[in-house]
Amino acid sequence: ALFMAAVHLEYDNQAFAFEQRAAQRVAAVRQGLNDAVEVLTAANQLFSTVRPVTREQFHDFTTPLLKRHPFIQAFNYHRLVKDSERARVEAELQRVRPGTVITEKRGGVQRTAPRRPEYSIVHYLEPMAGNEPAFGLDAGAHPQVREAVERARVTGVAAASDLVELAQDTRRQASFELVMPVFAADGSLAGDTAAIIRGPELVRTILATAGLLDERNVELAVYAGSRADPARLMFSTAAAGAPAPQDKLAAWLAPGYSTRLDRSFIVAGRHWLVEATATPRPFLPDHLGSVSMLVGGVLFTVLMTAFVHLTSERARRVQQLVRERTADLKRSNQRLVDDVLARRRTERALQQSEQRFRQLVAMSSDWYWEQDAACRFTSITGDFSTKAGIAVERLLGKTRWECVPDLDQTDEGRAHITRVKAHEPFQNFEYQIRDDNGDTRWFSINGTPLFDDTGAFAGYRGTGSDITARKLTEQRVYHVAQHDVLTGLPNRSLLQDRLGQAVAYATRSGYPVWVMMIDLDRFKYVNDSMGHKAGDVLLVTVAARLRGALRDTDTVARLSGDEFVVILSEHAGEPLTHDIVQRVMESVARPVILGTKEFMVTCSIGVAVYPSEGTAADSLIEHADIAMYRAKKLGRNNYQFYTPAMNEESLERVRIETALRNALERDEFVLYYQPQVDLSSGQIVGMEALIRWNHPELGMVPPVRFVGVAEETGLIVPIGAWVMRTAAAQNKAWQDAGLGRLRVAVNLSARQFGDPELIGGIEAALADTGLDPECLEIELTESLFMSDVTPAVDLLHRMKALGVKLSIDDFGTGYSSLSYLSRFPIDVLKIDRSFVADITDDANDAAIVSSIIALAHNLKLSVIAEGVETAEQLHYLSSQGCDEMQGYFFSRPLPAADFEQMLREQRSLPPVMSLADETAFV
Ligand SMILES: Nc1nc2c(ncn2[C@@H]2O[C@@H]3COP(=O)(O)O[C@H]4[C@@H](O)[C@H](n5cnc6c(=O)[nH]c(N)nc65)O[C@@H]4COP(=O)(O)O[C@H]3[C@H]2O)c(=O)[nH]1
Repeated sequence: ALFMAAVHLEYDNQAFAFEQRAAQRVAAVRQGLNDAVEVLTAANQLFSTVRPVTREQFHDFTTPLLKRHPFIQAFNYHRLVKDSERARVEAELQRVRPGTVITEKRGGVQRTAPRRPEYSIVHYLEPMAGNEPAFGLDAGAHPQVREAVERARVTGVAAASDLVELAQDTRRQASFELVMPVFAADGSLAGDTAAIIRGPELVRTILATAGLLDERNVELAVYAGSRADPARLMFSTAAAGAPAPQDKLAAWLAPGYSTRLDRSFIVAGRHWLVEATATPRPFLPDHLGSVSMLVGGVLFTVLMTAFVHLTSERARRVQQLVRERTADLKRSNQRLVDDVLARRRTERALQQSEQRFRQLVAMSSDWYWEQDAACRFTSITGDFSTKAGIAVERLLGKTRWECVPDLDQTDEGRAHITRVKAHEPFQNFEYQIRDDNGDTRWFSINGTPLFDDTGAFAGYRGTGSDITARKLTEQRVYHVAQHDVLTGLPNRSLLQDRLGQAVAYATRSGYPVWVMMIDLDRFKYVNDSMGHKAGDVLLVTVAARLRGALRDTDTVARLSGDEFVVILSEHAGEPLTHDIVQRVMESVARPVILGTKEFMVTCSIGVAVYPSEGTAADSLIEHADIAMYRAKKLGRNNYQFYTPAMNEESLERVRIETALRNALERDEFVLYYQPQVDLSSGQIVGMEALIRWNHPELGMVPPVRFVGVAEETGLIVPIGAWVMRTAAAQNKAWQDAGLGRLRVAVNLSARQFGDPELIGGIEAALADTGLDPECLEIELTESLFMSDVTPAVDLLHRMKALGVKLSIDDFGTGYSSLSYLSRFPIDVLKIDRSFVADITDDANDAAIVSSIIALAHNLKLSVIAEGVETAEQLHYLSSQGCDEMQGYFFSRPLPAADFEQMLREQRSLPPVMSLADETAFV
């Protein structure tokens, strides 16, 4: 639209310019014509002012005019000549120019004018040169001239003729004449003045003068008439007259644009038509602006389009990008939201965790510490001061080993420091430190090294806790674990440690080590008779005495019950001598007050020496034990040094044990029977079945050599069952043989007592043999009841329920508590032969025996004394009301056949009172 508007504007401008130019040309042409009229008028004025005007005057007057107006071909004075004057006039003309006649030109041919009444001849002609043919020409013969003259005569002003063919023209030229009448003094028409004007010349001159001739933009055509009659075309530039073919583009762009201008005007009483036609011009130069605008616009549009396209493309891409980004953002946002939620959850969890942590810290006994790269404390939190009793400031800025200077005095401390300096984690490192009150505390710490992003060591972080209480407890527990609760002496465990140390020392130093096994003689009796507490007091007393009798460096340990072990190490200048052992024995043997009574307790000691022949370090205690047994065997209250020979005995134990395993199968056991005699009647009322082992190599082995081993190995259970069954069967056989309703006593070992098959076994033995249960007596030892009494009571009742009799064997040597007797379904008490042996020499033993008898009777129990060897013993027992006796005095244990023989002989004990002087029945 802008382009169109610009084009139109340009066309308007061009039209305007064209019109201006055209108007200029029209005006110029008009002016030229007017000028010509003026010139003619001036020449005509000459005739009205000068009468007559001579040829010379005419010449003089017109010559300058001709010079000034070159388009005037000639100035004529047309004189009206009557035919009558023709000859004279012609003569006059011939004077001017010989041969001149009045002529006329018709059809291009000039000839002498025919006679006619009046002629209007060219009388004066300026300039002559070049116009000679016109001289004497009858202008009146030209109708155009005639018409103009007539008009001029009427109007009184100059009139222009139509185009005329001039006489002087050899070829037709568009010339016309301007005529103006000349009146004679009388007012009659004398002729006219005429300016012969060459139309093209006129227009060209005018345009040239106005500087419009060379302009090519406008084509001009000037017609001597009001219409564009080619016959009247007076002047034309090349294309003038032919309408310029309108540019199609121009026509399309500016349909109203005119390239032609016609102007007609009247000069000299004649219509003149000037046609101006714009020269077809190339479109571009005139429309540079619009074209530039168009091109610019197009370019701009293209660019804008491109720009818009790019922009929109970019916008589209941006939009796409935005969409993608938005989607990304949404996803990111979602992730962010998720992250935020997760983070919130984490934060919440962290807060909770931190809260828990704080609560735990508050509740925990731990504190938390941190150290810098130099392992100096930078912070200790968690109420350290309260928990540890140490002001934090005391530790801050120091290393742990600066806080605990003697940390490197222990192997653990040195290892810890090395570990820390190697930046290694550590756990449960325990060390001692003095608190602000100077008390020793135990800390346990855990630590982990810290490393920064570059991997450089940055310090430590860890926890700590006060484990003083635990340490004290541990020490107590350790002490308890290593010591005997009752006496406070080292126990077996610590003994082993000390022994190891002593042996190591002995090996190192070359000095010997003595191991003493100390066993209290008859402790069991004290315990049984005086009760546990008394026994404990005795043990504590003995322990203290042992300790007092030895050096601090010696170890005194309690092994079990009344067994003590002493480790003596020899040192330079302090040789170990037998005096030490003697001293120990004497210290133990000092009287002890238990309750209100004074006791004498002796001990038996076995000593093993290291290093010595046949004594390995790990068998020192065993050897001391063997030696101690030897001492005991040798009558107690003495000591024995271990010799390899003693070991032979224990080796024999091993041999026995091996052989014992097959003895039952090989039927190597036999029962001996020792009679039990009623003291009031002297009759044999029963017998004790005593086992013997008829070993093919060892011969008849007494129970003392193998029962213990059988008990230790558990072989006593099948052996005991065999004894019971054999004894029951034997008794039944004797009864069936009419040898009396005897009672057979069978020993029951502790191991059998714990046998779940026991009751069933007794029942089966009775059932199988058919023996009346009342004729079976089961001998129990007090040791059976030493531990838990309740199950024993239960078992005794079940045994009792079978109908058998129960007796307590070796009464007085064992547990010594009489209180249980009332709870047990016991029938018989057997006084141990150790009491009986001294009954006549030892007032104590006599008292004990009499007490036992009295007690038993109080409990409605019968009493049997065993080991009765002398009449005195029997007498005393009898005097004390003892019910029965058993012993060598009456009979040794006998093989069944011998015993049967004795029964058949009906041997009996003479009345007690008469026995005073009797010798034994041996
Ligand atoms: N010095 C002396 N000794 C006398 C006298 N009268 C009897 N004796 C011995 O005293 C022991 C009595 O048996 P015990 O106290 O039950 O002591 C028994 C008993 O505890 C155990 N024993 C024997 N046979 C068996 C058995 O079949 N089973 C169980 N478990 N143990 C048995 O072996 C122990 C020893 O038995 P034995 O050697 O037969 O020794 C018997 C017997 O020979 C005497 O006047 N003077």
